[in-house]
Amino acid sequence: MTSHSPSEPPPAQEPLQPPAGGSTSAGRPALVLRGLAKRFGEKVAVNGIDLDVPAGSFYGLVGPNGAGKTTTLSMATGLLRPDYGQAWVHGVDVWESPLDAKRLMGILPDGVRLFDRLTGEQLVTYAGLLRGMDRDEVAGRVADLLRALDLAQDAGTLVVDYSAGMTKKIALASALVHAPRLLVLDEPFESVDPVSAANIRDILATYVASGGTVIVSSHVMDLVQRMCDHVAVIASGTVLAAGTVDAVRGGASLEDRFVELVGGRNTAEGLSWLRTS
Ligand SMILES: Nc1ncnc2c1ncn2[C@@H]1O[C@H](COP(=O)(O)OP(=O)(O)OP(=O)(O)O)[C@@H](O)[C@H]1O
Repeated sequence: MTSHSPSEPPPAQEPLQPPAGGSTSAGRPALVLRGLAKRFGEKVAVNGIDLDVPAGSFYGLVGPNGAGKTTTLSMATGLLRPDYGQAWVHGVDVWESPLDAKRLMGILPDGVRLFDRLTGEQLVTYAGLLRGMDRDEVAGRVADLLRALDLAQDAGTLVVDYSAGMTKKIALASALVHAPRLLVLDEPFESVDPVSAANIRDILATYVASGGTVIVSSHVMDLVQRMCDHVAVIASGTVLAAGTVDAVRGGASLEDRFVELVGGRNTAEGLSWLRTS
């Protein structure tokens, strides 16, 4: 973990070397972040983050509101250029070789802006074709994904008319259609009903069991504790703890450990005007 004073940007760095592991991507971590930093005006959103996500892991990213999770994931996936630091996906430098890196990834960004004048079926088909897939193969996978995510009846509905949860699911289908090696999902369960959430968890667990890697940000500690094998706790743009879920929680629940690490519990004092009796 690297940290810097929130008032100062981290020092300029020499380009870092990709992590060791031979010339092929075999055996390399799925994602490596070194010294990632981003500032918006005076606000330091991410303050020098190092992270190693093992290939084949189900990795949770947790932190309070405004901790820097979305900014970190955006920089890690080629959506937002870092001020400092580097990111490698299976050994490919995300900012030096963005097309190669993006080929390896499926991304569900936060606050997805989709081509919502397409139907759900058209949108996922478009995502597959954009990845260079064969039209027949795309058609088969789109049908499979819509069925698995309980969207088959709404395949012909415009995405603009989807509910928030349906929109999340169709964006997830678009991230999955090319069977990437690494899935980066920002809040995939937000607004999603419990049955769909269970279906998504099954899909992701099967994907990880077959060698894929998932990184998921979430505020639901119980879900992360049950679903993930690794976790990183981020606050104020730095990593407070990272490792296996069992090592990070150290015998406590992840939720208790999170509160202990992050702090910030407030009492209702000062809100006496809210009492109704
Ligand atoms: N485009 C932007 N312009 C200005 N400030 C930004 C921008 N994006 C993020 N920030 C700020 O950077 C900090 C980190 O935001 P970020 O969205 O990464 O946090 P987060 O951990 O994903 O939060 P949440 O859990 O609430 O989604 C916040 O203080 C936020 O206000």
